[in-house]
Amino acid sequence: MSKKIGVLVMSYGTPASLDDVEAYYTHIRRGNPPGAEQLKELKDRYEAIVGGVFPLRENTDNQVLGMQNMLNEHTKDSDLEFVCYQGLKHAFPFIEDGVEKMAADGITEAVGIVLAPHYSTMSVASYIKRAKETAEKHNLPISFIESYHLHPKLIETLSNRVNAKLELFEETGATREQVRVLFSAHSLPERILTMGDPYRDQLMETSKAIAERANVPSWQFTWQSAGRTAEPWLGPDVLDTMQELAKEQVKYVLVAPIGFVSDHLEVLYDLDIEAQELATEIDMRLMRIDSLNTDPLYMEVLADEVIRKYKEVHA
Ligand SMILES: CC1=C(CCC(=O)O)c2cc3nc(cc4[nH]c(cc5[nH]c(cc1n2)c(C)c5CCC(=O)O)c(CCC(=O)O)c4C)C(CCC(=O)O)=C3C
Ligand SMILES: [Fe+2]
Repeated sequence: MSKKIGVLVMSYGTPASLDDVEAYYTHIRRGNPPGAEQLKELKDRYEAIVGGVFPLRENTDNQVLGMQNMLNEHTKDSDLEFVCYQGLKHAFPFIEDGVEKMAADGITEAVGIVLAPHYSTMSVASYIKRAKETAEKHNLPISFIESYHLHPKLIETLSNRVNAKLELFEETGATREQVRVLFSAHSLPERILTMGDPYRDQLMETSKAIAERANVPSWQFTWQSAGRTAEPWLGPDVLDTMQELAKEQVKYVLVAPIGFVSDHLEVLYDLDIEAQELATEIDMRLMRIDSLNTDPLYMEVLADEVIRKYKEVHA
């Protein structure tokens, strides 16, 4: 008999349909329904990227499946079997649902991981807190991977993606030196910096590692997708950075959203629509690296991390 280990795979969550955007947004806003205008604005952004069908959740479903297959590939000669459960921060199945399902299925040991490589008190820490609290109620031992932003296979696959697009620029007549690579990630409120949060440092480390490995001559880091709240969020925003680069006569820009692992709103709207529109306006050629989605190397990163954590607990 093999031993079943539960793997709680957590992510931000995306609505299940356009009709679901209101409930989703209300959850993000801690139960306060958005105003009609705010709701319309978010719905319009989703509508612009999905065009009626709503495929975004499939990205996460496929990642979870791919990761489970990779895990069991790695452990096929052992007496371990990994079973993955989804737990989302703002959508069904919620983090609590995932943990409860594990307990109901008779799982007696679990590992948790987030589909985001960088640790922050406002993202990963809050996912872990909710999972831990629910697991405690069920007496289910669970350990967590906090970050994996320098995993060699993560750096390898992101570097490959940067290189592929730099080569595409070269094919269209630009030199590598003329292309500015912009590493980007989801902005967070500025106050994380006074909280000793490692988020920004980890993002800089990932950026540096990719730039070195992919031999990127010219790069910088920028934020994107800041929330629409009154408090200040980390900047500069990618749109402002593009305007600055236009002033410096930079004509070719490659954006590498390294804080995201899948195609969703921040990539398909904020970069592919909003930033592309600005690029057209200011006569800049903008490309972005492909998202990881079910990239086998990314699946290996996730599987490696889970197995490593399991071994660490049993050492
Ligand atoms: C750090 C971070 C990540 C990356 C790490 C991780 O993945 O965890 C991330 C990912 C995502 N954020 C997403 C969507 C949204 N985030 C919002 C708002 C917020 N994000 C925040 C942080 C993050 N968010 C924060 C501090 C807020 C303010 C409210 C709050 O404290 O939560 C809002 C509200 C409206 C708006 O402000 O635009 C939306 C719609 C989607 C799914 C998109 C899709 O469905 O395709 C994904 C993957
Ligand atoms: Fe977000």
